Amino acid sequence: MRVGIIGCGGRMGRLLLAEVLDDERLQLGGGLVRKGSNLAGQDAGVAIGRAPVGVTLSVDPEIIFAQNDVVVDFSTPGASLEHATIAAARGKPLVIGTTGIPAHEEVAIRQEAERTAIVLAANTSVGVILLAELVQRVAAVLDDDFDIEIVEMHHRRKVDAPSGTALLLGDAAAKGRGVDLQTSSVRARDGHTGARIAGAIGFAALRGGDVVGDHSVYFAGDGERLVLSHLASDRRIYAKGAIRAARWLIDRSAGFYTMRDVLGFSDD
Ligand SMILES: NC(=O)C1=CN([C@@H]2O[C@H](COP(=O)(O)OP(=O)(O)OC[C@H]3O[C@@H](n4cnc5c(N)ncnc54)[C@H](OP(=O)(O)O)[C@@H]3O)[C@@H](O)[C@H]2O)C=CC1
Ligand SMILES: O=C(O)C1=N[C@H](C(=O)O)C[C@H](O)C1
Repeated sequence: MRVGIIGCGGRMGRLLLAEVLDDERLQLGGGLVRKGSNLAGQDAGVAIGRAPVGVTLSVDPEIIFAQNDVVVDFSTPGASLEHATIAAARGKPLVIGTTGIPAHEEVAIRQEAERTAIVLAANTSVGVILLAELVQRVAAVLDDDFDIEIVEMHHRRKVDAPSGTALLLGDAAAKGRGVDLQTSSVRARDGHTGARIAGAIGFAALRGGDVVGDHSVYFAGDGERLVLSHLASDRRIYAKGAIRAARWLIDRSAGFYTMRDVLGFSDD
Protein backbone atom coordinates (compact mmCIF):
# COMPACT_ATOMS: atom_id res chain seq x y z
CA MET A 1 0.00 0.00 0.00
CA ARG A 2 1.52 3.27 -1.15
CA VAL A 3 0.92 6.12 1.28
CA GLY A 4 1.41 9.82 0.53
CA ILE A 5 1.91 12.36 3.30
CA ILE A 6 0.88 16.02 3.08
CA GLY A 7 2.38 18.63 5.41
CA CYS A 8 5.77 16.90 5.64
CA GLY A 9 7.50 19.99 7.05
CA GLY A 10 5.24 20.09 10.10
CA ARG A 11 5.30 18.49 13.55
CA MET A 12 2.77 15.85 12.49
CA GLY A 13 4.01 15.44 8.92
CA ARG A 14 7.47 14.47 10.10
CA LEU A 15 6.08 11.85 12.49
CA LEU A 16 3.79 10.50 9.78
CA LEU A 17 6.79 10.09 7.43
CA ALA A 18 8.60 8.15 10.16
CA GLU A 19 5.52 6.01 10.86
CA VAL A 20 5.18 5.01 7.20
CA LEU A 21 8.91 4.39 6.73
CA ASP A 22 9.01 2.17 9.84
CA ASP A 23 6.05 0.02 8.77
CA GLU A 24 7.18 -2.80 6.51
CA ARG A 25 3.64 -3.25 5.17
CA LEU A 26 3.63 0.31 3.84
CA GLN A 27 5.53 2.11 1.16
CA LEU A 28 6.10 5.84 1.17
CA GLY A 29 4.90 6.92 -2.27
CA GLY A 30 5.45 10.64 -1.90
CA GLY A 31 5.42 13.63 0.40
CA LEU A 32 4.08 17.15 -0.08
CA VAL A 33 5.45 20.37 1.36
CA ARG A 34 4.15 23.92 0.97
CA LYS A 35 5.19 25.83 -2.14
CA GLY A 36 8.26 27.87 -1.18
CA SER A 37 9.30 25.46 1.58
CA ASN A 38 13.04 24.91 1.81
CA LEU A 39 12.31 21.17 2.08
CA ALA A 40 11.04 21.06 -1.52
CA GLY A 41 13.17 18.69 -3.58
CA GLN A 42 14.80 17.15 -0.51
CA ASP A 43 14.79 13.42 0.18
CA ALA A 44 12.00 12.51 2.66
CA GLY A 45 14.35 10.45 4.84
CA VAL A 46 16.94 13.22 4.98
CA ALA A 47 14.19 15.74 5.83
CA ILE A 48 13.50 13.86 9.07
CA GLY A 49 17.16 13.31 9.92
CA ARG A 50 17.53 9.80 8.53
CA ALA A 51 19.32 8.14 5.63
CA PRO A 52 17.96 8.86 2.13
CA VAL A 53 14.92 6.77 1.16
CA GLY A 54 14.71 7.73 -2.52
CA VAL A 55 11.49 9.74 -2.22
CA THR A 56 11.71 13.43 -3.08
CA LEU A 57 9.43 15.91 -1.30
CA SER A 58 7.23 17.67 -3.83
CA VAL A 59 5.13 20.85 -3.96
CA ASP A 60 2.67 19.40 -6.50
CA PRO A 61 -0.38 17.78 -4.86
CA GLU A 62 -1.49 16.20 -8.16
CA ILE A 63 1.70 14.08 -8.13
CA ILE A 64 1.07 12.92 -4.56
CA PHE A 65 -2.45 11.75 -5.39
CA ALA A 66 -1.36 10.15 -8.68
CA GLN A 67 1.44 8.16 -7.04
CA ASN A 68 -0.33 6.81 -3.95
CA ASP A 69 -3.15 4.48 -2.94
CA VAL A 70 -4.11 6.64 0.04
CA VAL A 71 -3.05 10.09 1.25
CA VAL A 72 -2.80 11.51 4.80
CA ASP A 73 -3.05 15.29 5.19
CA PHE A 74 -2.09 17.23 8.33
CA SER A 75 -1.61 20.76 7.00
CA THR A 76 -3.86 23.84 7.09
CA PRO A 77 -7.60 24.37 6.52
CA GLY A 78 -7.63 25.91 2.99
CA ALA A 79 -5.01 23.44 1.78
CA SER A 80 -6.92 20.41 3.10
CA LEU A 81 -10.03 21.42 1.14
CA GLU A 82 -7.93 21.83 -2.00
CA HIS A 83 -6.54 18.34 -1.42
CA ALA A 84 -10.01 16.88 -0.85
CA THR A 85 -11.03 18.24 -4.25
CA ILE A 86 -8.04 16.59 -5.94
CA ALA A 87 -8.68 13.33 -4.05
CA ALA A 88 -12.30 13.35 -5.22
CA ALA A 89 -11.36 14.04 -8.85
CA ARG A 90 -8.91 11.12 -8.79
CA GLY A 91 -11.04 8.81 -6.62
CA LYS A 92 -8.21 8.47 -4.06
CA PRO A 93 -8.95 7.94 -0.34
CA LEU A 94 -7.85 10.75 1.96
CA VAL A 95 -7.39 11.05 5.73
CA ILE A 96 -7.56 14.67 6.94
CA GLY A 97 -6.27 15.44 10.44
CA THR A 98 -6.18 19.21 10.02
CA THR A 99 -8.21 21.22 12.55
CA GLY A 100 -9.60 24.75 12.53
CA ILE A 101 -11.50 23.98 9.32
CA PRO A 102 -14.34 26.53 9.03
CA ALA A 103 -17.90 25.19 8.73
CA HIS A 104 -18.30 26.10 5.05
CA GLU A 105 -15.08 24.25 4.18
CA GLU A 106 -16.23 21.17 6.10
CA VAL A 107 -19.45 21.24 4.08
CA ALA A 108 -17.35 21.33 0.89
CA ILE A 109 -15.17 18.43 2.11
CA ARG A 110 -18.32 16.40 2.84
CA GLN A 111 -19.45 17.09 -0.74
CA GLU A 112 -16.13 15.87 -2.11
CA ALA A 113 -16.63 12.69 -0.05
CA GLU A 114 -19.51 11.82 -2.37
CA ARG A 115 -16.81 10.98 -4.95
CA THR A 116 -14.16 9.35 -2.77
CA ALA A 117 -13.63 7.97 0.74
CA ILE A 118 -12.58 10.68 3.21
CA VAL A 119 -11.90 10.44 6.95
CA LEU A 120 -12.01 13.81 8.70
CA ALA A 121 -10.68 13.46 12.23
CA ALA A 122 -9.94 16.29 14.65
CA ASN A 123 -8.16 13.71 16.77
CA THR A 124 -6.84 10.35 15.63
CA SER A 125 -5.97 9.00 19.09
CA VAL A 126 -8.01 6.00 20.23
CA GLY A 127 -8.08 7.39 23.78
CA VAL A 128 -9.73 10.63 22.72
CA ILE A 129 -12.40 8.86 20.68
CA LEU A 130 -13.18 6.71 23.73
CA LEU A 131 -13.31 9.85 25.86
CA ALA A 132 -15.89 11.31 23.47
CA GLU A 133 -18.03 8.16 23.87
CA LEU A 134 -17.85 8.51 27.66
CA VAL A 135 -18.70 12.21 27.51
CA GLN A 136 -21.78 11.52 25.40
CA ARG A 137 -22.97 8.87 27.86
CA VAL A 138 -22.39 10.99 30.94
CA ALA A 139 -24.09 14.00 29.33
CA ALA A 140 -27.10 11.81 28.57
CA VAL A 141 -27.37 10.73 32.20
CA LEU A 142 -26.72 14.02 34.03
CA ASP A 143 -29.27 16.81 33.71
CA ASP A 144 -28.80 20.60 33.33
CA ASP A 145 -27.90 20.91 37.02
CA PHE A 146 -24.46 19.74 35.92
CA ASP A 147 -22.74 22.53 33.97
CA ILE A 148 -20.52 21.31 31.13
CA GLU A 149 -17.18 23.08 30.64
CA ILE A 150 -14.44 21.91 28.28
CA VAL A 151 -10.86 22.95 29.02
CA GLU A 152 -7.98 22.26 26.65
CA MET A 153 -4.26 23.06 26.74
CA HIS A 154 -1.80 22.90 23.86
CA HIS A 155 1.74 23.98 22.96
CA ARG A 156 2.54 27.62 22.26
CA ARG A 157 2.64 27.14 18.46
CA LYS A 158 -0.93 25.94 18.01
CA VAL A 159 -2.82 28.38 15.79
CA ASP A 160 -6.51 27.42 16.19
CA ALA A 161 -8.75 27.63 19.27
CA PRO A 162 -10.67 25.96 20.70
CA SER A 163 -8.92 22.81 19.53
CA GLY A 164 -10.71 20.56 17.06
CA THR A 165 -10.81 17.95 19.81
CA ALA A 166 -12.49 20.33 22.27
CA LEU A 167 -15.18 20.97 19.65
CA LEU A 168 -15.52 17.23 19.03
CA LEU A 169 -15.99 16.67 22.77
CA GLY A 170 -18.47 19.56 22.86
CA ASP A 171 -20.38 17.89 20.06
CA ALA A 172 -20.44 14.61 22.00
CA ALA A 173 -21.73 16.41 25.11
CA ALA A 174 -24.40 18.22 23.07
CA LYS A 175 -25.50 14.95 21.44
CA GLY A 176 -25.74 13.27 24.83
CA ARG A 177 -27.82 16.13 26.16
CA GLY A 178 -29.95 16.34 23.03
CA VAL A 179 -29.06 19.97 22.26
CA ASP A 180 -27.41 21.80 19.36
CA LEU A 181 -23.77 22.74 20.03
CA GLN A 182 -23.88 25.85 17.83
CA THR A 183 -26.66 27.46 19.86
CA SER A 184 -25.53 26.11 23.26
CA SER A 185 -21.82 26.86 23.21
CA VAL A 186 -20.03 29.72 24.96
CA ARG A 187 -16.63 29.93 23.27
CA ALA A 188 -15.07 32.70 25.43
CA ARG A 189 -15.75 34.82 28.52
CA ASP A 190 -14.35 38.25 29.33
CA GLY A 191 -15.55 41.18 31.41
CA HIS A 192 -18.96 41.43 33.08
CA THR A 193 -20.43 38.35 31.48
CA GLY A 194 -23.33 37.90 33.90
CA ALA A 195 -24.07 34.58 35.54
CA ARG A 196 -23.57 31.38 33.62
CA ILE A 197 -26.32 30.61 31.12
CA ALA A 198 -28.15 27.44 32.18
CA GLY A 199 -27.48 24.56 29.79
CA ALA A 200 -24.50 26.26 28.14
CA ILE A 201 -21.48 24.21 27.03
CA GLY A 202 -18.44 26.35 27.80
CA PHE A 203 -14.95 26.28 26.30
CA ALA A 204 -11.59 27.52 27.57
CA ALA A 205 -8.30 27.29 25.66
CA LEU A 206 -4.84 27.49 27.28
CA ARG A 207 -1.62 27.79 25.27
CA GLY A 208 1.91 27.29 26.49
CA GLY A 209 5.17 25.38 26.39
CA ASP A 210 5.34 22.06 24.61
CA VAL A 211 2.02 20.58 25.78
CA VAL A 212 1.07 17.89 23.26
CA GLY A 213 -2.66 18.04 24.00
CA ASP A 214 -4.71 17.97 27.22
CA HIS A 215 -8.51 17.89 27.26
CA SER A 216 -10.85 17.83 30.25
CA VAL A 217 -14.62 17.83 30.28
CA TYR A 218 -16.11 19.09 33.54
CA PHE A 219 -19.60 18.18 34.67
CA ALA A 220 -19.91 20.66 37.53
CA GLY A 221 -22.86 20.19 39.87
CA ASP A 222 -23.70 21.43 43.35
CA GLY A 223 -21.40 19.70 45.81
CA GLU A 224 -19.57 17.56 43.24
CA ARG A 225 -17.68 17.65 39.94
CA LEU A 226 -17.15 14.82 37.52
CA VAL A 227 -14.08 15.41 35.32
CA LEU A 228 -13.21 13.25 32.32
CA SER A 229 -9.73 13.86 30.90
CA HIS A 230 -7.32 12.75 28.21
CA LEU A 231 -3.68 13.83 28.47
CA ALA A 232 -1.42 13.23 25.48
CA SER A 233 2.31 13.09 26.15
CA ASP A 234 3.56 11.83 22.78
CA ARG A 235 2.37 13.14 19.39
CA ARG A 236 3.08 9.74 17.86
CA ILE A 237 -0.32 8.54 19.10
CA TYR A 238 -1.90 10.82 16.50
CA ALA A 239 0.39 9.60 13.71
CA LYS A 240 -0.32 5.94 14.56
CA GLY A 241 -4.07 6.62 14.61
CA ALA A 242 -3.91 8.41 11.25
CA ILE A 243 -2.09 5.48 9.64
CA ARG A 244 -4.66 3.11 11.15
CA ALA A 245 -7.36 5.25 9.52
CA ALA A 246 -5.51 5.15 6.18
CA ARG A 247 -5.30 1.33 6.25
CA TRP A 248 -9.00 1.11 7.08
CA LEU A 249 -9.99 3.64 4.41
CA ILE A 250 -8.32 1.91 1.50
CA ASP A 251 -11.13 -0.67 1.20
CA ARG A 252 -14.00 1.78 1.71
CA SER A 253 -16.36 3.08 -0.92
CA ALA A 254 -16.90 6.82 -1.37
CA GLY A 255 -18.29 8.49 1.74
CA PHE A 256 -17.56 10.74 4.70
CA TYR A 257 -16.11 8.90 7.69
CA THR A 258 -14.85 9.70 11.18
CA MET A 259 -12.58 7.92 13.66
CA ARG A 260 -15.72 6.34 15.18
CA ASP A 261 -16.18 4.52 11.89
CA VAL A 262 -12.49 3.56 11.77
CA LEU A 263 -12.70 2.09 15.29
CA GLY A 264 -15.99 0.32 14.54
CA PHE A 265 -18.18 2.18 17.04
CA SER A 266 -21.85 1.94 16.15
CA ASP A 267 -24.63 4.37 17.00
CA ASP A 268 -26.73 1.87 19.03
N1 LIG B 1 -6.12 14.94 14.04
C1 LIG B 1 -5.19 14.88 14.99
O1 LIG B 1 -5.11 13.91 15.75
C2 LIG B 1 -4.21 15.98 15.08
C3 LIG B 1 -4.39 17.11 14.35
N2 LIG B 1 -3.46 18.09 14.35
C4 LIG B 1 -3.72 19.19 13.44
O2 LIG B 1 -2.94 18.97 12.28
C5 LIG B 1 -2.54 20.22 11.71
C6 LIG B 1 -1.04 20.26 11.59
O3 LIG B 1 -0.49 20.24 12.89
P1 LIG B 1 1.09 20.43 13.10
O4 LIG B 1 1.81 19.40 12.32
O5 LIG B 1 1.29 20.50 14.57
O6 LIG B 1 1.29 21.88 12.44
P2 LIG B 1 2.56 22.45 11.69
O7 LIG B 1 2.31 23.90 11.50
O8 LIG B 1 3.80 21.99 12.36
O9 LIG B 1 2.51 21.71 10.27
C7 LIG B 1 1.65 22.05 9.23
C8 LIG B 1 2.45 21.86 7.98
O10 LIG B 1 1.61 21.99 6.83
C9 LIG B 1 2.37 22.62 5.85
N3 LIG B 1 1.50 23.15 4.80
C10 LIG B 1 0.73 24.26 4.81
N4 LIG B 1 0.09 24.39 3.62
C11 LIG B 1 0.49 23.34 2.87
C12 LIG B 1 0.20 22.93 1.53
N5 LIG B 1 -0.62 23.62 0.75
N6 LIG B 1 0.79 21.81 1.07
C13 LIG B 1 1.65 21.11 1.83
N7 LIG B 1 1.96 21.44 3.10
C14 LIG B 1 1.40 22.55 3.60
C15 LIG B 1 3.14 23.70 6.59
O11 LIG B 1 4.23 24.11 5.78
P3 LIG B 1 5.28 25.22 6.29
O12 LIG B 1 6.01 24.60 7.43
O13 LIG B 1 6.16 25.43 5.11
O14 LIG B 1 4.46 26.41 6.67
C16 LIG B 1 3.56 22.92 7.83
O15 LIG B 1 4.79 22.28 7.62
C17 LIG B 1 -3.14 21.28 12.63
O16 LIG B 1 -4.39 21.68 12.11
C18 LIG B 1 -3.34 20.54 13.95
O17 LIG B 1 -4.32 21.12 14.75
C19 LIG B 1 -2.33 18.00 15.08
C20 LIG B 1 -2.09 16.91 15.85
C21 LIG B 1 -3.03 15.82 15.94
O1 LIG C 1 -2.40 21.18 17.13
C1 LIG C 1 -2.24 20.19 17.86
O2 LIG C 1 -1.15 19.95 18.39
C2 LIG C 1 -3.36 19.29 18.06
N1 LIG C 1 -4.44 19.51 17.38
C3 LIG C 1 -5.62 18.73 17.38
C4 LIG C 1 -6.79 19.54 17.89
O3 LIG C 1 -6.92 20.72 17.53
O4 LIG C 1 -7.62 19.00 18.62
C5 LIG C 1 -5.45 17.40 18.05
C6 LIG C 1 -4.53 17.40 19.24
O5 LIG C 1 -5.19 17.95 20.32
C7 LIG C 1 -3.22 18.11 18.95
